[in-house]
Amino acid sequence: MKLIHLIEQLPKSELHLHIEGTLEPELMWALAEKHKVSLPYESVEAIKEAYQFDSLQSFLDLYYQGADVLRDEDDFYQLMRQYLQHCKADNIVHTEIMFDPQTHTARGVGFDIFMPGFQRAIEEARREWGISVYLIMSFLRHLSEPEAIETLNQARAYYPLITAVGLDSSEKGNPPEKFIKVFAAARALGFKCVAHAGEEGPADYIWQALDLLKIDRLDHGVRASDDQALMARLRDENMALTVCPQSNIKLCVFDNMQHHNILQLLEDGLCVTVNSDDPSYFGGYLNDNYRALMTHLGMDESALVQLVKNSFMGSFLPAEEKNKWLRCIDSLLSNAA
Ligand SMILES: Nc1ncnc2[nH]cnc12
Ligand SMILES: [Zn+2]
Repeated sequence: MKLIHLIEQLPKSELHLHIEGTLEPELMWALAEKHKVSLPYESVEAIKEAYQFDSLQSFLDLYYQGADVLRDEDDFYQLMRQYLQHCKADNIVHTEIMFDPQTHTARGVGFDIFMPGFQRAIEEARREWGISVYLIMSFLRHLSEPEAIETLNQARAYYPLITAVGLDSSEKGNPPEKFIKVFAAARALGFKCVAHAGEEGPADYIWQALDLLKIDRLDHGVRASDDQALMARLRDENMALTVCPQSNIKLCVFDNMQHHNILQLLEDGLCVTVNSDDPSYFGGYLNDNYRALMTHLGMDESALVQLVKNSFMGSFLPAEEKNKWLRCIDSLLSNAA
């Protein structure tokens, strides 16, 4: 089978996706009209044209502003429903989705509004399409640790719906060590832990995420290649990295896709995965990211298969589910041969 078809046909898992980053300009526009929110754009086209970034912060400023149109339960339902429709289209059978409670609670939109909206769309996707979904509650690192602790407490009624906690937003100047207590508390409650580190920030932040936050998975982590001792540690621990190629180009982490280090990290033996991060803002959902690696980095079939298998191995699915999908991939490949 041709590589381009294999990308589409393989069952895949996505492990790094911010639900607020799937807000398409059309939905943003419609919700702004619905709630009489004034947007600093004249049209849907103008929103799309504004998506030019030179750093993580230049993106985050627009991303938080865009999220302001999300006001009621049905808005969060629609947001989640649209992303899960993309999952169906891209043959994503399992996804672990981050959400940023503080982006909403700061505006008076509480857990009792967004969680039921997410939950309704998730249940539908499970029933209609058999997609499994885990949720990752992310703390905003530009805010304080007491605010993260308050968020963890506010979420209490929804703990059964949440698998992991995460750490995102402005990385530089907000090191993982700022959040030791809240991650320890989350771990004691039984949550898995992930954190963005080594996206724009230095390799030292990855060490901190491993040693101080005791993460189970690393979001981005591309700066690990600056530090050979760290590379060995990640390899030895079989730590999964959720790399987001198109995001890294849009946010100028690499100058262009030809210079991205994802396939080098894979060749160096790390458990690398491919993800879309904020697809509405970065111009591509999951399969677009795989296609970019094929077109610009010469990804071959064996790299593709390893990346897709890693997406299950690095997930928080139980071992029997992971094995089921790995067998499914092998049988699809042997039938295609
Ligand atoms: N790429 C990214 N890095 C940090 N925080 C984010 N929030 C949404 N996308 C993010
Ligand atoms: Zn991210």
